[in-house]
Amino acid sequence: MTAGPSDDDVVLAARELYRFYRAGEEETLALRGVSLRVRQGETVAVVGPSGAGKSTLLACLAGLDEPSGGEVRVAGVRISHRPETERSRLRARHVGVLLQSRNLLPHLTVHGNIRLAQHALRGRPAVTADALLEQVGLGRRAGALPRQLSGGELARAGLAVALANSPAVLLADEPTGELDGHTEQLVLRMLRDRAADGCAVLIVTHSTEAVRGADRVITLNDGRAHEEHKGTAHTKEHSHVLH
Ligand SMILES: Nc1ncnc2c1ncn2[C@@H]1O[C@H](COP(=O)(O)OP(=O)(O)OP(=O)(O)O)[C@@H](O)[C@H]1O
Repeated sequence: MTAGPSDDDVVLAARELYRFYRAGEEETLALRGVSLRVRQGETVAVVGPSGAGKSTLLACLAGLDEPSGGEVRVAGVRISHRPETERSRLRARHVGVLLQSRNLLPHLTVHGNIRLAQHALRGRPAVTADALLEQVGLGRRAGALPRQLSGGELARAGLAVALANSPAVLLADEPTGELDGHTEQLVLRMLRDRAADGCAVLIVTHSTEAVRGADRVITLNDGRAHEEHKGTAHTKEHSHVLH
């Protein structure tokens, strides 16, 4: 018998992540030993109540925030515990990030935002800005500024920017929040297509549609992660309490 799937195709790996916040007298342990692995072509949904640590986890995975303990590796390279400039460089090459606050600069057009995200890549991008805009249905809004877009258009533009570097790992915080049914379907279809192309997709979501489409679901609760194996009653704990 083989020992299960090989580790070669794990492109996102977090080991024993802790994130400790201190604000005045107040201390919060937002992540308490979260470990997870996402393979090429896999879609993982992260769910959990407000304050469970979902956004903190996503920020640590993206290298936007530093965990207080533990390690994050992206495409085989450690992204945690490095200077911010190095984390940004690694993120620009390997990671697409779609945040609730959106990832668009207000003074650049939609096309300009995509080109900026591609700027950090060496050589020609695998996909052109025009092709990305067509894919998200914004071919005719390339020259618009973010403030000139509707909420649904903004979400799609944000997704185009997140995909501009053809990332190995796509991290999205509520990518379908507040979208109408049609736009939600379009965004979920694009995420599925990227996963089919080999991207590892991790989404924080409350959408039942998005959870249904995921290969695996990880529930965060009070900074601890539990993985629910879809289609089985088995539950595996992936967290360790800090003593
Ligand atoms: N910068 C910060 N300083 C202090 N505490 C913070 C900070 N950011 C988050 N927290 C705390 O860490 C915990 C986890 O927050 P986080 O935003 O990760 O939760 P969440 O699961 O994303 O919640 P929501 O679904 O409401 O967005 C919360 O208790 C929150 O108050």
